[in-house]
Amino acid sequence: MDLSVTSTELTTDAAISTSASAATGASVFIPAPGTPYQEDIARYWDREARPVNLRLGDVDGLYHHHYGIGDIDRTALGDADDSAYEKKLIAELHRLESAQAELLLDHLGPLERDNTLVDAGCGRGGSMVMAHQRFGCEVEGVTLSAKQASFANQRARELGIGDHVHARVCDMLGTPFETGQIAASWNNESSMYVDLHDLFAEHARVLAAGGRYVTITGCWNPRYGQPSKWVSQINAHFECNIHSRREYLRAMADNRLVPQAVIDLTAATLPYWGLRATSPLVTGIEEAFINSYKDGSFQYLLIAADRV
Ligand SMILES: C[S@@+](CC[C@H](N)C(=O)[O-])C[C@H]1O[C@@H](n2cnc3c(N)ncnc32)[C@H](O)[C@@H]1O
Ligand SMILES: CC(C)=CCC/C(C)=C/COP(=O)(O)OP(=O)(O)O
Ligand SMILES: [Mg+2]
Repeated sequence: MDLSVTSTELTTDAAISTSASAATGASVFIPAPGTPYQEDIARYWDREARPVNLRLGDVDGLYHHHYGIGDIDRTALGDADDSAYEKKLIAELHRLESAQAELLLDHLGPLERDNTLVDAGCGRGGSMVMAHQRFGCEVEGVTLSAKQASFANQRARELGIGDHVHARVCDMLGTPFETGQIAASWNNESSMYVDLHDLFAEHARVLAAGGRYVTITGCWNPRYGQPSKWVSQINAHFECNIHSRREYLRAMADNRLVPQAVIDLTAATLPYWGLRATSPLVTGIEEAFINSYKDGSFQYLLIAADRV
């Protein structure tokens, strides 16, 4: 796959990026061809249009491809017999997904307005918009999907922040960003598509010394022994490769990323899954998440690390 010709956004970048982004060095960047696996993943996200993602994003224009945390606000949901219940349910699921992104951002700061941030595996860009709105920083996102990059850039333009929030089609393992120029970077549910040593080597390269890396991810629990049947089902459903908690910590240690916080969000994400399982937007993967979180084979984790 030649990523340089699949993205109109990338072509546009090449023309304007010299003045726009010295930190990214994007003007001369031509991504290497992807692997066959990456072609499959690019196709997957190019075609994705699940109502559980689009209808939630429509609530306030922040489009996420991650899950939610926090307690359900039963008062906001109201009565299940109410004709407005479905709309309220969608708003509540969306609120929990945005709360997840807010927690990730809590661990990125403090940051200065002139900092540049990197969202590795940025999806439709919801977290990037939130990061810019909170910190005022430049936010650079990478995704394998040209559709997602276009969508994210279109949303940023509509919000009037297109000069500050920008997505491109690019492998997160080989980004165009200059070495040591990025103040903070993150993976929000996107690290299960790559080798963790390669991933953290790239984050460690682009991050400034003292910079911050944050991930929220689902990982299998070494205490369970091996990936459970539920974890295998999630892998098959999304064509991904969920890593163990041990692999995360080892690959970080090997790449100058020192954890400052490791937070088990498993209990915090279960209410989201319980509510989603009762909704008309179910996709069929709910049972695997709920059962694997409950049997201890799978964990929802935030890891915040310093680049030392
Ligand atoms: C589940 S979505 C998460 C999107 C986003 N982080 C969010 O929270 O909404 C996974 C994302 O990872 C991206 N991805 C997977 N492998 C990638 C790679 N090698 N390089 C760049 N992006 C990748 C996909 O294109 C997709 O945008
Ligand atoms: C925690 C783990 C293992 C995540 C795997 C990556 C993934 C597909 C996240 C959600 O995307 P989505 O929002 O497009 O999925 P869905 O359609 O199920 O909401
Ligand atoms: Mg979703």
